[in-house]
Amino acid sequence: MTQSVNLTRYLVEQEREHGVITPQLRLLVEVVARACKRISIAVNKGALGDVLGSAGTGNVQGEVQKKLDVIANDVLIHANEWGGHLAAMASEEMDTVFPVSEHYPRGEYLLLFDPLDGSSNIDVDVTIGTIFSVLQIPKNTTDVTEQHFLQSGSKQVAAGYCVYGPQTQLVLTVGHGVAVFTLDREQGSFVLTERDLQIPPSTSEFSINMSNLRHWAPPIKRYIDECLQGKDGPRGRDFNMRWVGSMVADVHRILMRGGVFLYPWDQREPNKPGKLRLLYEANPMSLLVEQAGGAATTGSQRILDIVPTSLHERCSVMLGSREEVELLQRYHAQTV
Ligand SMILES: O=P(O)(O)OC[C@H]1O[C@](O)(COP(=O)(O)O)[C@@H](O)[C@@H]1O
Ligand SMILES: [Mg+2]
Ligand SMILES: [Mg+2]
Repeated sequence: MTQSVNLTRYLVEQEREHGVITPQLRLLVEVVARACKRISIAVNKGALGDVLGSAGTGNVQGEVQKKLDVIANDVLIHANEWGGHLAAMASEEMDTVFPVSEHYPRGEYLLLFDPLDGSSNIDVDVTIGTIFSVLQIPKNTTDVTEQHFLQSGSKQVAAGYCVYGPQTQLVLTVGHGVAVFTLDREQGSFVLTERDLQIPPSTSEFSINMSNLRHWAPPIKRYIDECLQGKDGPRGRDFNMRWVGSMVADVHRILMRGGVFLYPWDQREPNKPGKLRLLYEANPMSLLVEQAGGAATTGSQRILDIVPTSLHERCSVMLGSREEVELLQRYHAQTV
């Protein structure tokens, strides 16, 4: 199914139908999409473009940066630092916020991103992606600080990701459902291929890194154990498992055919609430999942309600098909 509606036309339609998009926000989303196209080209070149392997540097989270982490970050920064629609940016790969230069006109939006999600899969040619989130601040705010970014996920005015797999797809919400665009490489444009994505409410497929089993909290152990018992256990049906190891690919599968994704708190780092980052991983994915009729929780709280206290804050993540997420919430409620 390919309708000839491109990203710009879709955004103009959303502007007309719902009035939720300003021309600046439309431009911003278009610039992010253009940057993703460039990243997609770099990803496709692989060894021929000298983009594989380690950059020899580390980020604020103490992770080794891959060359593509740095390249994707630079592409997003350079594409967005001019144009008048942004006030500042924040990224997994940058310690602090990046205010748009005072030499350029400043806008009222904040852009947050995980430039390259699934870094451990880059060198093995497995699906990776870019995740982004857009927040708003009052017009003409001077001295944008980290504090301006510390808004709950429910305040996002747009969120999405671009997945670099067998196809390059852009999945976007501007607050009225979720749309999927596929990159037409001949035309060089993102073409709308699914208008109102819906996650099936029930599923028999879960997604978790099973190697962490011994570190999980009791509600997660119980949930997964019951799934593994299949037809013979309390769930009364068999479950399948998938774990790509790129959140963007695992969540994409769940948006396309249902499922539940879990990266919960575990005992390896007991003082951290989880592995995944709230502002540029959990929040944009949670908004997409909710807009597609699914749910997203930490186990005890709706992710989109968390009020962040720092830029690189982490959180526990359980999201996807509504019935499974609700069951996980019930199991967590029973242990408190
Ligand atoms: O290797 P693990 O512990 O299973 O973690 C996998 C998770 O880590 C991540 O790769 C973290 O993202 P980055 O690659 O952006 O750091 C997620 O995409 C993925 O779900
Ligand atoms: Mg990531
Ligand atoms: Mg990353």
